[in-house]
Amino acid sequence: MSAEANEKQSFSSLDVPNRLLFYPKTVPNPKNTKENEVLFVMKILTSTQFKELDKYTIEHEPVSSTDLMERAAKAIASELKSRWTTATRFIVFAGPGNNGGDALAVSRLLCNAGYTVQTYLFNITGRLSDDCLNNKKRLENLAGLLFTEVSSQFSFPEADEKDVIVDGLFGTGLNKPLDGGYAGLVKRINASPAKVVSIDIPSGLMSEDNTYNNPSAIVRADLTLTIQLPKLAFFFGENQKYLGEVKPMDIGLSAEGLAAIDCSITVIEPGEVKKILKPRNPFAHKGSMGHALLVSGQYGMGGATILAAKACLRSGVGKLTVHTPDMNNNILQCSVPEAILSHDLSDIRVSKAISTYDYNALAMGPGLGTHEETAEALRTFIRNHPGEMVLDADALNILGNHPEWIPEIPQDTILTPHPKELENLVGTCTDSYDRMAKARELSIKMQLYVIVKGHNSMICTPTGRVIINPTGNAGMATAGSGDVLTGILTALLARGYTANEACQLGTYLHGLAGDIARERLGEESMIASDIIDALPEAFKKLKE
Ligand SMILES: NC(=O)C1=CN([C@@H]2O[C@H](COP(=O)(O)OP(=O)(O)OC[C@H]3O[C@@H](n4cnc5c(N)ncnc54)[C@H](OP(=O)(O)O)[C@@H]3O)[C@@H](O)[C@H]2O)[C@H](O)CC1
Ligand SMILES: [K+]
Repeated sequence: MSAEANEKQSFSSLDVPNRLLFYPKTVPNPKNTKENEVLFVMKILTSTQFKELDKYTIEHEPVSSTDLMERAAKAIASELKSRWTTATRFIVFAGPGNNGGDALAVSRLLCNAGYTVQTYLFNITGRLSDDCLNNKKRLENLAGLLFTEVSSQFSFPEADEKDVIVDGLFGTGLNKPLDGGYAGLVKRINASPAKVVSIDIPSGLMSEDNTYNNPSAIVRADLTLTIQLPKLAFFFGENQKYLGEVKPMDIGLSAEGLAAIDCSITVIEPGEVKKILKPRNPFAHKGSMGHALLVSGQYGMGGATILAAKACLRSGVGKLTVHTPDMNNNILQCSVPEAILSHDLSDIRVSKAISTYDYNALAMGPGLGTHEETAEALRTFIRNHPGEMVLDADALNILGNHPEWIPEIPQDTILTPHPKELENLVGTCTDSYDRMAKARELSIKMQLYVIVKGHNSMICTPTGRVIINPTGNAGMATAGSGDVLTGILTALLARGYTANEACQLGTYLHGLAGDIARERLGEESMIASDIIDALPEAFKKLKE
């Protein structure tokens, strides 16, 4: 094999981008306008919604379901051909449904293109979907194809690292964890030295909820060629090991049909978030750009206050007052001279609430501590401030200790828990899906915004929507990163953005600044202050 071919083959984990590729770049659909493309990257569909969109496309384009499958197969085969030369042997495993139908059509296209293809169709129950059956028929008499239909006995083919396994066993139609022979087959696939490419979704992985799945019965792909849009499960950290590189295949599902689907889960799209950012009025003065109040810091935690305060000021707030224990005076005056200080009566902790009447937004939590005196002060603040509010870190831990106070939180308040803080509020969570479900329930019940922080932070809104943030990176998993987000959100609320706008814009900017910091310094060395330093560029980038 030529050196070039070898290069095509080696997409080690190092080549795997740690962000999902949302834009179907290599297989452009001529029908897609720019506008459609924006729509295509925003919505996360459930399996049922995929079926609806499939049906809508078939009826309205119109196109036969076999031709739609052919379109999917062509996109997949062309991606495979671009990565591997005809010297490669493909071993294709096809299941009984349409995922299997895709795999059989891919087998045919690869075989016609001169590849060596060895295909196994698993027809254990004797029932194949119509399009799977159609494609099985189209394989008959195909010269050069090694085809086996498995009904009971099967021996796993010899495979080496030069071979490519195409996993078309199950896609979005999987309705329970794989077991028996299928679980055994998955184990063999995962133990094989061959590269593994999954069609649509690694077989065994549910599109959404994998809480009760069996990890050993899920294919671990090197590359997932997903039909049209990434599935919800792709956004969860614990599923990354199954996915490998993810590349969406544009098969031209109806943009109109997609627009009509009411989708409760979406991904923030740069073009959309840009629209939220309001131009600064040329006649603005500090009094018109909002006055924020940050209640923060106990003895030994002044740094959190500094980070939140700086991020708030770097996010365009007119004025910022920091209510903090007296002992924070010198350090804050020196490190954030732009902030006005309000001294608590206590030297070491926030002990009493002050009037919040003059402030457009209130933030509480960073470095606050959970002392009972502070907890009582927090409760008074919450009761007396009916308006815009951000609760983070220890404010959330206090609420976890006093769940009976949660109903007193004003509607539309933004809570920004990391997974542990969320668990203090909603109980133990088994995985990301469970976290999302429980945070969503809390948002609806208490009419709050809950931002579950992490890789792909999730914004849960009072109406039950979940908005996934695509920016950010593992370098942001560092102390103080959350304090920065609190500062950004508080500034945006004080400036007059709604809680919904602030959540989307703030989370996106926070991640974008993190991505800029990573570019400058690398994931390992970047710290929270670097995210603040990158905020001006993040704002500029968003305005471009
Ligand atoms: N999205 C689109 O518009 C397109 C998608 N395509 C491809 O189609 C699949 C989805 O196809 P579907 O037929 O709905 O489902 P699957 O192929 O994933 O699987 C259905 C069969 O699997 C059986 N099943 C389900 N779970 C199990 C299990 N745990 N063990 C064994 N068998 C299981 C199921 O049998 P039931 O009797 O339980 O119903 C079905 O036989 C999508 O992923 C894409 O790849 C189109 O090709 C293009 C358009
Ligand atoms: K699959």
